[in-house]
Amino acid sequence: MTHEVRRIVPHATDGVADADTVTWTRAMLAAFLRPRVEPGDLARAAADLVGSRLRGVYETADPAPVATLRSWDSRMSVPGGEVTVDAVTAIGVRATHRRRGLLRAVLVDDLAEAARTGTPIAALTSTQGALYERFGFGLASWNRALRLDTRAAAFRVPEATGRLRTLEPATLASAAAPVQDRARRRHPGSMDRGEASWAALMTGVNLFGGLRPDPVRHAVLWSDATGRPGGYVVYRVAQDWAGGSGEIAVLDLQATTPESYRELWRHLASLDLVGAVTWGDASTDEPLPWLLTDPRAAAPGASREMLWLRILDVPGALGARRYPVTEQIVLAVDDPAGYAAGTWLLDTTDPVEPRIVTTTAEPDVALDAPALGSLYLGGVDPRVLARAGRLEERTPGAAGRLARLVAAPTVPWNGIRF
Ligand SMILES: CC(=O)SCCNC(=O)CCNC(=O)[C@H](O)C(C)(C)COP(=O)(O)OP(=O)(O)OC[C@H]1O[C@@H](n2cnc3c(N)ncnc32)[C@H](O)[C@@H]1OP(=O)(O)O
Repeated sequence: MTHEVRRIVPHATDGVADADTVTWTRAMLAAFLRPRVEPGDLARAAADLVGSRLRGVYETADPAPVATLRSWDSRMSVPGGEVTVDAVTAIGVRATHRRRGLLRAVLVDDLAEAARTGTPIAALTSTQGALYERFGFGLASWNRALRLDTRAAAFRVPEATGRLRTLEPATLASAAAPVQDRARRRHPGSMDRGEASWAALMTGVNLFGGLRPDPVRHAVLWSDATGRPGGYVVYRVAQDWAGGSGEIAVLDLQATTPESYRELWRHLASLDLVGAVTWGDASTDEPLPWLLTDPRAAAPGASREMLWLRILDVPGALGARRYPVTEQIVLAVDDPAGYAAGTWLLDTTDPVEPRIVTTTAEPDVALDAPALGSLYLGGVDPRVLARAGRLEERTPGAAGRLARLVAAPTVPWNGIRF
């Protein structure tokens, strides 16, 4: 059977997606074992895909794809700035067609287009850990679960400051998006949220969730004494208080200042009828325990991998971020796909415009494309990669020099699964 990768540009009329997009969406959901959805609902929900790039692998006789991939351009914060990334998701292969190279076909096609159009990095989150390194992706950030025992939580600053206001689904995006845009600059790896993602955050309606509304979601905006919004939190009632003590699950919490962060947590800790607040996608360095008289009231849980990054254009990617020290270091990058391959001088003598050029000089460090993706946001120490044999120090001490160079002001964090 012959296969062909085809691209679909989704469009919608009166809120209903075109037939190709609906067929693509049905195939994608089946590959992820999602519940079947009523056709009218599916056609309306698929309209959210407008603006995305959809790819399908088609067998010539069948209108439904046997493999799917969705991507779009997203803005991702990096130390000292931000960069456009090719955000990749919804890679699914029909259960009857696995292990025949269809994931490879559809992803290779997407990466080639991203590189051709000058997008320097591709980013994804993965259902499985062993899939994407072979395509040049390196693990670059982790999230960590957090659980606050609200009955044990007393704040070191006892008095609340600022003002809280509840947000309705209709007002969430307009009130919270400017806050998220400022807050995400504080964390490398943090990504912007599209219109559909804001709506799904508040209603719970999303393709993967079977389009069922979640009526127990709430949102609160915090503003400072001057009325300037500084942070918001969206949460759901994970366990009703009828069981004795309720539990709240944070879905998103973004704060632009230490004060807004503290006051949002104070709000969560003060909710009546609630014994615990959990957050599955907190960062690995939440300040919460330091706000409390008893830090044990905030217990960290398991961490799990989040962002995988694939560098497609070395000068474009490394040139988009800033570096904390002046350095000149030569990196030999091995990349069988070719995108990042070469020997590169990274020269940060000019702190505003780092220079990244190919060179014939002897490398200080040799690494592969996934390792470069892992180092990019500053969340992985090159010395650890050297100890794992994943990075070779050709000049003594070079891994340490590289560690100081790629260090970021805060650990990478992206709270938005995609
Ligand atoms: C970014 C995201 O969307 S993550 C979501 C991934 N999708 C899912 O989990 C949905 C359910 N699973 C599936 O749809 C499929 O099994 C997929 C997408 C994971 C794999 O699709 P396939 O078409 O079978 O993969 P394909 O045959 O192209 O394999 C490509 C390579 O990955 C390897 N591979 C495929 N699946 C796995 C796996 N589960 N574990 C380890 N390696 C794997 C193959 O061996 C092959 O390696 P090679 O090229 O080095 O020899």
